[in-house]
Amino acid sequence: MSAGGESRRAWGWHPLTDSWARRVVAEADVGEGDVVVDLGAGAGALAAPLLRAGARVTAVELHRRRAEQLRRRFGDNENFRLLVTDAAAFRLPQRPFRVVASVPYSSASAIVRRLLARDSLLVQADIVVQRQFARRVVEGGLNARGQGRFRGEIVRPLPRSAFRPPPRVDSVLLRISRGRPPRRR
Ligand SMILES: C[S@@+](CC[C@H](N)C(=O)[O-])C[C@H]1O[C@@H](n2cnc3c(N)ncnc32)[C@H](O)[C@@H]1O
Repeated sequence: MSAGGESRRAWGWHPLTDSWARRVVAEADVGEGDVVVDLGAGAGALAAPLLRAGARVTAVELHRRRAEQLRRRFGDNENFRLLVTDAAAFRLPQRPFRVVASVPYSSASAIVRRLLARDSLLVQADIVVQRQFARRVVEGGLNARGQGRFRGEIVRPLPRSAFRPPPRVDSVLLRISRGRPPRRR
């Protein structure tokens, strides 16, 4: 992927509206000091309310111009960190972490695979994904990927108007949570 004049479609540019981003963060119930990764952070729709909630946020964004926007917007906040890299191949945090993200739909499967890796210390992921994908995850895909350590549930549907511009597919908030707390390495 080139990071210059790339098409909107290839990069999945459907940012959440601010009010829906706030709603997703409220639903995820993030606490002060939680380590939260925002995968495909865009212009920071979710990062902003996450920081307001007191989370320590790592934003992962591959698109150079959006990454630069994030750096300008949040670079002064000591709780903010930016990784300009592929969300499906980022280095997992070495401590228990959460994910709150509206991910690029084309990479959702690879991202979930990454989050459920054997060495992952993921505690809970609240991710906005395509409804069809979420169904597959909840109806069995997770057992194979998460080897029984994680369970999935669809928390709520999101209307297409939750995004600007609205996507052509239906979206939901998918929650993947761990049965027992992860053992630290
Ligand atoms: C659906 S938008 C969501 C943006 C933001 N989270 C929001 O809700 O407003 C997906 C974002 O993922 C970014 N993206 C696409 N492919 C990526 C990848 N492989 N790794 C990291 N970011 C990626 C896009 O540039 C875009 O900013």
